[in-house]
Amino acid sequence: MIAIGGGSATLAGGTSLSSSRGLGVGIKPCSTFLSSSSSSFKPGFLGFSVHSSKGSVRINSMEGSTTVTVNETDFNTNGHVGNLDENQSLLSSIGNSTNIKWHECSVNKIERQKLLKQKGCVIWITGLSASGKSSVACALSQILHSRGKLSYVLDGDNVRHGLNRDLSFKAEDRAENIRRIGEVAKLFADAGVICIASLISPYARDRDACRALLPEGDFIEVFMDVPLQVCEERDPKGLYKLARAGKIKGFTGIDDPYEQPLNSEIVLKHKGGDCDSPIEMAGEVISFLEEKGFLQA
Ligand SMILES: Nc1ncnc2c1ncn2[C@@H]1O[C@H](COP(=O)(O)OS(=O)(=O)O)[C@@H](OP(=O)(O)O)[C@H]1O
Ligand SMILES: Nc1ncnc2c1ncn2[C@@H]1O[C@H](COP(=O)(O)OP(=O)(O)O)[C@@H](O)[C@H]1O
Repeated sequence: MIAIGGGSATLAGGTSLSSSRGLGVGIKPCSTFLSSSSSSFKPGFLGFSVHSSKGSVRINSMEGSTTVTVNETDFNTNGHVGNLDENQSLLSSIGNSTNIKWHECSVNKIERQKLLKQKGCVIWITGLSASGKSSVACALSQILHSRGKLSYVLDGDNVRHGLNRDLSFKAEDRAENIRRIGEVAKLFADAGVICIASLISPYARDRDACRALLPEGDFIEVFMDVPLQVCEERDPKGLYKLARAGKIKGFTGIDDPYEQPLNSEIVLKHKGGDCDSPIEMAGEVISFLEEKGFLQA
């Protein structure tokens, strides 16, 4: 709850938001951003919540909502609105979570990266079933480990054994599967870990939403560009055979879509005949990481 009186807003801790300092760089003081409906504001207490995303902050109150512009610099490393004094508390409403507050810790991503001598990022491997995602993910993790770099593989199949066991393969469940893995991957990257997410992730929109969770450049999409026919010939789990026989419905590539990425950072293309081994393919990803400086703090 905040107190609104005479055009000023006071947080529960008694901190005024009506000063010229406002909410942070580029954000108008409360008295200004509430002015669109200020004639209807009466002094007294008012339910109040703030929803923030890059580019805007939506202020919800019983009077309705108003939106103010936020600069990139207003967000801290976790993408939350920052620049508040220690004593100020900014409550947010995110989804169904109301009146929540982001807690900053003195040990941050930069400190963790220094400790690990690497930069946290997400390597997102997408492709059809049997295109070689897991093989490349494991090879990559092995090479990084041998070089003293900390990585962690989030494999779609594996995560569905636990966190995502409640999800099926219908479109909305795949979207939720990808969203959750994207959020977990983001936490790993924030921990300074090189997180390798390996899942079909058939829809471009879902992959792009995960990309948007991370700072520019920290989401590296790797497309396993392997023809369906090759994947089907491999068929290590016999799933394509079952799908062709109609015993599995909605199988990616057979009777469910796979939207090929158009702007992946890395494309690992099947060359036919003596194709590259997973280790060789992982080597391409390592070169990219070296070039972009991820293997040093
Ligand atoms: N209907 C259907 N379509 C595709 N794949 C299926 C399906 N049913 C089960 N499987 C098995 O589940 C693995 C894919 O899980 P993912 O979490 O990566 O899929 S998704 O990103 O949510 O689309 C996938 O593993 P990989 O072969 O490693 O890709 C399959 O073994
Ligand atoms: N580069 C490759 N060349 C030949 N076979 C491969 C290659 N990568 C993977 N395989 C084989 O293809 C099958 C599927 O690989 P996998 O990594 O499990 O794919 P996905 O995780 O995409 O389902 C496995 O039998 C694996 O040994």
